[in-house]
Amino acid sequence: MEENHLFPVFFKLDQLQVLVVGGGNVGTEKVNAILQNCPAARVTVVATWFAPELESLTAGFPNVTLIQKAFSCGDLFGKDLVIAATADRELNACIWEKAKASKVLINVADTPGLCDFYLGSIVQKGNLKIAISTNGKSPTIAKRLKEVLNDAIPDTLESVLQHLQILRDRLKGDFNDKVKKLNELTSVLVSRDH
Ligand SMILES: C[C@@]1(CC(=O)O)C2=NC(=C\c3[nH]c(c(CCC(=O)O)c3CC(=O)O)Cc3[nH]c(c(CC(=O)O)c3CCC(=O)O)/C=C3\N/C(=C\2)[C@@H](CCC(=O)O)[C@]3(C)CC(=O)O)/[C@H]1CCC(=O)O
Ligand SMILES: NC(=O)c1ccc[n+]([C@@H]2O[C@H](COP(=O)([O-])OP(=O)(O)OC[C@H]3O[C@@H](n4cnc5c(N)ncnc54)[C@H](O)[C@@H]3O)[C@@H](O)[C@H]2O)c1
Repeated sequence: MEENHLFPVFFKLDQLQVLVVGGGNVGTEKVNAILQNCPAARVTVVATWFAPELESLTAGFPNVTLIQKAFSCGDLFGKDLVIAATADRELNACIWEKAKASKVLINVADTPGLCDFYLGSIVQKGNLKIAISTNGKSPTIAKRLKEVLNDAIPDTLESVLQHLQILRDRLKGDFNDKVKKLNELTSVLVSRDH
């Protein structure tokens, strides 16, 4: 069976600088995905025009800056991640080249081969977050699985997480004892006889 070799990580986008080039449908979707996950994300969007939906979406976010101009190399300065979301493949490839030269990680929305990272479909329940990827095979299946997991995971899990954090903070002392205790306490989650 084919395997997915992507390595998932969870970025703290309030501590990083994100550049999105393109403010049309896809630029709007990507900025929306970022803000849904991290309302304090530091995002700059550079585009020759902006979809009205993007303007209204970002209106209440002082951490998001929209700059109406054509992309230029200098836009990459100080950025950690870039999403190229223009409808111009040649321009997207040119942004990719500049990003690689500047060692900035890049996602080119229309070209999986030029992506250093993919955006995932995200299940969110309080402190819990699950990222889903189909290895680029079918984002729609990723979206559907998100809906399935969202329904399957009980909202009460949040209070379990809160309690576990209190216990975890209380279980000071020997590290191995702490790990053993936490694993005992949570074994009910994987036991088949309840
Ligand atoms: C998960 C999600 C996250 C997000 O974007 O936030 C996401 N795409 C979503 C939706 C979606 N995107 C597209 C459709 C239309 C149906 C279709 O075309 O299949 C739908 C479905 C819909 O909207 O219903 C079109 C599309 N997408 C890509 C291409 C290029 C290509 O494949 O060549 C094209 C064709 C463009 C064209 O033809 O013009 C590529 C990528 N899309 C990815 C992520 C990455 C792989 C994720 C994975 O590993 O599964 C990857 C590789 C790169 C990236 O974008 O990061 C988000 C679900 C959000 C949610 O959960 O609600
Ligand atoms: N990965 C995904 O999830 C996904 C989904 C659908 C489409 N796509 C692809 O993403 C691309 C973008 O599609 P769209 O519907 O958002 O296009 P669009 O026409 O709605 O928007 C294009 C944006 O690019 C900007 N732009 C164009 N030239 C520019 C320049 N020189 N400098 C700065 N900005 C510039 C425009 O101002 C506009 O904001 C397409 O190639 C499409 O195939 C990807």
